[in-house]
Amino acid sequence: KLITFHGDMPYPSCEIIEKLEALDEEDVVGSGGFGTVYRMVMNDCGTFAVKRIDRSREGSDQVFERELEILGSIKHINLVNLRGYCRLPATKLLIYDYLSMGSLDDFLHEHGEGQQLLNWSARLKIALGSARGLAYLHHDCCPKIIHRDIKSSNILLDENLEPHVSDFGLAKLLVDEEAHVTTVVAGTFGYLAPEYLQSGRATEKSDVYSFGVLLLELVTGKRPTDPTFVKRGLNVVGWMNTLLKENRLEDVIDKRCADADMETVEAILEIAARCTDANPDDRPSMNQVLQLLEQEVMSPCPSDFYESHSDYC
Ligand SMILES: Nc1ncnc2c1ncn2[C@@H]1O[C@H](COP(=O)(O)OP(=O)(O)OP(=O)(O)O)[C@@H](O)[C@H]1O
Repeated sequence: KLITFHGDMPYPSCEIIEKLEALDEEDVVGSGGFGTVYRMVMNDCGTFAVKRIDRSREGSDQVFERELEILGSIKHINLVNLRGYCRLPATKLLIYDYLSMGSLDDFLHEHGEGQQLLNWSARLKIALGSARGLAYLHHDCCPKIIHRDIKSSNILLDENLEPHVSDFGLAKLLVDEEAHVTTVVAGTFGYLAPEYLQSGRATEKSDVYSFGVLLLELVTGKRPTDPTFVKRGLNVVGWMNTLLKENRLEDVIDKRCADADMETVEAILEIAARCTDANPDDRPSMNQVLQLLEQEVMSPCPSDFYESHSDYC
């Protein structure tokens, strides 16, 4: 079978194949470690993201398809929905729901004209939703899924700024363990837990570390490879600790977050510090992280949060 779908796909296969075949340079929305992502618009304007896998692990198509079956069966509001996949002789295409606002990385770091800024309440909503998606992968999926590559370009946003974690399960599926160590070190340095860097072995706790780095990115607005601290031989965790020791909380917070209140900022920094503990055993589980975020961040004023989250400009 050329195309396989998980659940409902309200388009005939012939229309999908026609659209897939017509994809070209103009439709490219981005590219990453595994291949190129295209925007595919159907006749009724329904839109999907198609990831063309350029690199893939040697292995049987059967194993690949079985794993994709599992990934496609995982449905959660905070995870990017894999609709189906298409196997062609030279390439594999994964079909995902299209997230119209692009990635968190773009929002935080691309300052192009018309780029909206994310205020503090929007960032809290993104932290919380991303934690929900990840906790679901760790604790509610069977077999559990370790993401392995949590970073801001893998958090995609919809028009309500609800976050959807993308690329889960792909690192394991597409890259063999040995090659993966070099890939991740080259590709996403800054998010990786020290023990993962050393051993190349990903665990739930290495995901928790990366999530902690993501929280710091939301607070500071800086990439984990920002020259401010890399030049001084520090990573984002070390840099933040230095500033906090000097009581310079205001230098930690992204200046673009005028609505940030110290209480929630401190609570988020505390959670991030626990997630990025050097000892993986001392890091909380994703379910605990989620609980902490819900209790400490949401409880002071949950109604305000919900009312204000949409005015992020
Ligand atoms: N479902 C989607 N909807 C909308 N845009 C998407 C979707 N998936 C990916 N993109 C866009 O394509 C870009 C590239 O995605 P891709 O997952 O290939 O690479 P990456 O996440 O940047 O890097 P890596 O492959 O190392 O994880 C993303 O940054 C995003 O802007």
